[in-house]
Amino acid sequence: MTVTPLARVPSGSTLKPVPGDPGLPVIGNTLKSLRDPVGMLRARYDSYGPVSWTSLFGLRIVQMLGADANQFVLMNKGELFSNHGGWDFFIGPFFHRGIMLLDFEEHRWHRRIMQQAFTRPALQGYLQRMGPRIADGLAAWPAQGPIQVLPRVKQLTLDLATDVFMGSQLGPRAERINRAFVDTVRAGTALLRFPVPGLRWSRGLRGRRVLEQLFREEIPAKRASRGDDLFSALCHATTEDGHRFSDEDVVNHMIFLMMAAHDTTTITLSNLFYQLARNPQWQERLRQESLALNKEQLEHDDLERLEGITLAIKEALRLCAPVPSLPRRTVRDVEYQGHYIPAGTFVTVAPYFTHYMEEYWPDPERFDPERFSEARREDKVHPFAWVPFGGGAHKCIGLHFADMQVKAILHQVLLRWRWSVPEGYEMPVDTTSLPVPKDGLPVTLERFR
Ligand code: HEM
Repeated sequence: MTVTPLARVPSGSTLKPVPGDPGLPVIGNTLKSLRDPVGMLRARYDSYGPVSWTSLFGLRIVQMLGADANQFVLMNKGELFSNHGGWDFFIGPFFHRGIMLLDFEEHRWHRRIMQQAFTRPALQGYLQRMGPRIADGLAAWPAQGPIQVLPRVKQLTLDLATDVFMGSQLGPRAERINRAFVDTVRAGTALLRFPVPGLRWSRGLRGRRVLEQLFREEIPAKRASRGDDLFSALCHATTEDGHRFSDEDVVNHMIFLMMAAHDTTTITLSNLFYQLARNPQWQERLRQESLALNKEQLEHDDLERLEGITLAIKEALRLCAPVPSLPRRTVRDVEYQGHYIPAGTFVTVAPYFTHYMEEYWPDPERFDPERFSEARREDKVHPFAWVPFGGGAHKCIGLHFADMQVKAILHQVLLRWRWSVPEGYEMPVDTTSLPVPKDGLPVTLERFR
């Protein structure tokens, strides 16, 4: 492999160019990175160190690896990196003007308004709505026998999202809307990035149109009355200085929020099912904790009491970061660890990879929730070693919502079933978009009450 500098360093500068290589002609390292992102990044880290470039999706991308790089990029001192410039290439046509794709002052303006939908009282209201819906959803699961976790959990989180976010049941529209969400998310990693009927990109665009229509039709009713769902909250959210969202803003934010909430929690729950099936002693520990609460539906104050679940969720998020990599684009020339990265360059930081770095995590492949316990706190090794929710100005606004939803579902599942996978089963992960079990995660349920 010939090492090629990313760009010529300005004359007189003492900086070094970013080393790297383009990979294969035309496709670069795209397929390698989709098939085995951690393995590919490990190989590059070993060859080039924390900063290198390669060709992915037809772009030259600088991969900035490790906790220091996460901190540097995510904290974004001096506004060197644009979120819009990074994400727009991947998901812009499907999620344009979503808050994650806005930058700097405009982003802060939108975030201040959106924050009104995530206050503690708002979260308490969402949790109250969720409890009975979870019970309804789980009532449709078989008492025992085999199930595929991924489609079941996806259905449940989508039903919850439509109820808690939209304040309505989708009824017969559910299938079409679910398809639209799946298509918009998968389109982001399409290899052919223009509309060819039947392929990912064009299905994503069609999905976007379906969602726009769905939300647009509902806005007048939401503006006219005040419900306790998130859609209503966005329609009525007003900052102290009187700023509010336009109808277009509400549509864009709803589409982005539904996607951001639904897929990420589905992935987290699937991984918890998997890890708890392989580690039955942990499953039992969490069940005892849930039984001790002596109630089916969680209230907000219960969330902190579920210590074991809290540890297990953190560990599941470490082992499988639902958003594996965060793209940005430099808005001016950047200097990092003596390297020169010119303005206009795509860069990524990679939570998925950081979470497996032996430099931070002893025995990183092992499911070991106690590593987050007060006695050990391995995550304290670096403030940006554990970054499933990102960091800085764009840090996940829904992290408490996610924690609440995952706990509320897992708690009710633990109260009803034990579940298992065959001895030696290892879940194959499809990493061609957000990471999901390739086989849907087959487990066997056993109802015990
Ligand atoms: C386990 C579940 C979740 C994970 C792992 C997760 C992860 C992330 C990450 C890594 C980012 C930062 C992206 C970046 O910096 O480029 C992010 C942003 C965001 N997340 Fe989440 N998320 C989760 C759940 C949720 C939920 C439940 C919601 C909404 C209810 C949500 C809403 C958002 C929003 C709106 C942003 C953009 C924030 C901004 O740009 O200011 N997320 N999320």
